[in-house]
Amino acid sequence: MINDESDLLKKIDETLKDIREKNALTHCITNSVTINDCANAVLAIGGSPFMAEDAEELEEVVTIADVLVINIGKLSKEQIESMHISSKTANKTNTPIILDPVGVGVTELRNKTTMDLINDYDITAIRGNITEIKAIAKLAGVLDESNTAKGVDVNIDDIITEENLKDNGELICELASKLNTTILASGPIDILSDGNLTVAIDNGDDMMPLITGSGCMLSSIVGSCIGGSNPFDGSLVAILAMNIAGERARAKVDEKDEGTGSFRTYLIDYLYKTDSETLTEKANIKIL
Ligand SMILES: Nc1ncnc2c1ncn2[C@@H]1O[C@H](COP(=O)(O)OP(=O)(O)O)[C@@H](O)[C@H]1O
Ligand SMILES: Cc1ncsc1CCOP(=O)(O)O
Ligand SMILES: [Mg+2]
Repeated sequence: MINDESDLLKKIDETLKDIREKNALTHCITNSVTINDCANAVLAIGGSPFMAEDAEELEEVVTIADVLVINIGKLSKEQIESMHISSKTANKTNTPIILDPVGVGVTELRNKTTMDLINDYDITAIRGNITEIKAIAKLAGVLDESNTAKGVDVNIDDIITEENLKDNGELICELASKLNTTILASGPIDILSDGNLTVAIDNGDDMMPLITGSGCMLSSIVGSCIGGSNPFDGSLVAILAMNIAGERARAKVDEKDEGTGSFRTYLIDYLYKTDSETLTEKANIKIL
């Protein structure tokens, strides 16, 4: 039973231990832009990445995997078919599915692919930037209007701030409840909800959106963390690990007068160095 923020902080140590012990085999069907970063992020947090998408091997892969991560960043007809084969098998084997709806709201193909996956399968968690989550809210009939994403990036009019936090929290909670899933909406402040408990996480660094793949990496480690624990606790540890790695990476690049290229490398370094003491100490979370 969670009464306040300290109850959530107390669970971090055990959840991280479970994640590392499980070393979840994290099957990713993802985009070729950030696929290598995702594999390294999964290894750094303590998972085991397995990128596979040819239809011929998918039933075997999903059967041995602990979790399936689907990222729609760079779709092809073959990849969409692979997403359906894998999701169908994952639901049969009770393997959790994490969906990163990259660029949903921007094209009809992304809208159709996202909503087909959501409507046809039990999706354990959805992780997207706030514009993508609002696009799904509109497609699911929870929101009347939504802004269009700037390609794969957030629309600046949607950015989560202290002022709109309550409204966004209510929307994400309602959407999670309607879709019977856990939702993690990201930005300067992130919101996590399973339809009952809704938490804002105010960590991270403004250099994170300046490298490609911070969202994709986050979704991949959400997969490994859920594969090693449960949807809410796993997602919370994943977002804290990612954002606190971002804070530490930024301090390092500033100290060394470096830029976004080094930041990308340090982000993986500090994901690898994730420890529960640092997460607990630096976590800035608020139950909404
Ligand atoms: N301005 C920001 N300040 C702090 N953290 C941020 C900022 N923008 C994004 N993040 C963090 O970067 C990661 C990726 O989020 P986001 O950029 O929203 O996803 P995407 O890359 O899918 O658009 C998340 O961990 C999020 O908390
Ligand atoms: C640039 C780009 N184009 C298609 S997928 C992709 C990567 C998106 O990564 P992220 O959402 O993590 O920034
Ligand atoms: Mg993204």
